[in-house]
Amino acid sequence: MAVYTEVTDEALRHFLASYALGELVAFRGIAEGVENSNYALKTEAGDFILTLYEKRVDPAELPYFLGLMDHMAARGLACPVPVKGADGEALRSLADRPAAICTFLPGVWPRRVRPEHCGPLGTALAAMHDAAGDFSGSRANTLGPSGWLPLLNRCRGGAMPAEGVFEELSTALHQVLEDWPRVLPVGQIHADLFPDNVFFLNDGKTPRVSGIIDFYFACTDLLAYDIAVCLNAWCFEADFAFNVTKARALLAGYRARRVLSQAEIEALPVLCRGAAIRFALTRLFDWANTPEGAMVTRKDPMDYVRRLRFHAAARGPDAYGL
Ligand SMILES: Nc1ncnc2c1ncn2[C@@H]1O[C@H](COP(=O)(O)OP(=O)(O)O)[C@@H](O)[C@H]1O
Ligand SMILES: N[C@@H](CCOP(=O)(O)O)C(=O)O
Repeated sequence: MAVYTEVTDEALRHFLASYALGELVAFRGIAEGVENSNYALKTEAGDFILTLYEKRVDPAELPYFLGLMDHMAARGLACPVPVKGADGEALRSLADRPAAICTFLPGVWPRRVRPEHCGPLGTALAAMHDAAGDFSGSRANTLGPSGWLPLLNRCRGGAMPAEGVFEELSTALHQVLEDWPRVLPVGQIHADLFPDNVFFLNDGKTPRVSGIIDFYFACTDLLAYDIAVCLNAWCFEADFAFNVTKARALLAGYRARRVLSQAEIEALPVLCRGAAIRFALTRLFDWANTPEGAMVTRKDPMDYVRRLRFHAAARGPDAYGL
């Protein structure tokens, strides 16, 4: 459930007066998502998404996120476009929260990932890296390697989903930090490109990507780290077996659009270990810190600890089908 902040009809009509979107036709809260409050909005001008940014988003970073989407959309990427009001501003305030309206993207995210999704996903990721290539903004990855040890330490002594998890993550993390690559191509990355953030249209033989959403973890970091996030989120089965067919398709799709350097290829195993640790850690933190009765369903950190075990056993990039 992700409607943390209720918006009254009256407040919304007043808010919409700043835009040239015509009259409000309908609006409803969207149950999916975890970070922000999202509403589907219909006005005389069409369909939109209204987002109210909640406590985990730093308002000072919103111009980066909105600017990045604007920039990539102008270069042909299918991502939400922030809608500007009559004053030229996309970011304003509603119900005491920073708020913005973005264009609505068609399609549905895959509830069950098939290998046929993974090729188009890889190509869309490379297209995103390309479209953001000349973006002038930058944002440090607060959930990147330098943030992992402090986050692990904040989990110390908290509720754990299984015995020995803290120690396992701690050992793996120290090794990852030692092995982390220093010089690889850097750019704007999505950093959370999970299946629920990629929409597909299934109108032909193969699914095609109709949109990428949720850029609120986007940051400036290693491009290949984004691939590692996708290998984690898209290429494991429900029993945590790694599906190398999906990985091969993802990597081939990516390489059809952007050249992966040898150094990036060689770094994939450590980048995958790092990405698995990153999601295990945020989930572990939420595991211990989500209050009883909260409207959000906690995600299981063990899903990513199990992925980490696969990556730790990988001998090299050929484990990923290369
Ligand atoms: N531009 C968009 N077009 C269509 N649907 C969207 C759009 N943005 C968000 N949504 C819908 O809202 C849901 C939650 O959005 P998301 O950005 O993932 O939220 P959160 O940041 O809170 O996790 C998505 O699963 C999707 O159903
Ligand atoms: N993808 C993360 C959680 C972030 O959720 P999102 O709805 O903002 O994509 C995870 O699975 O741990």
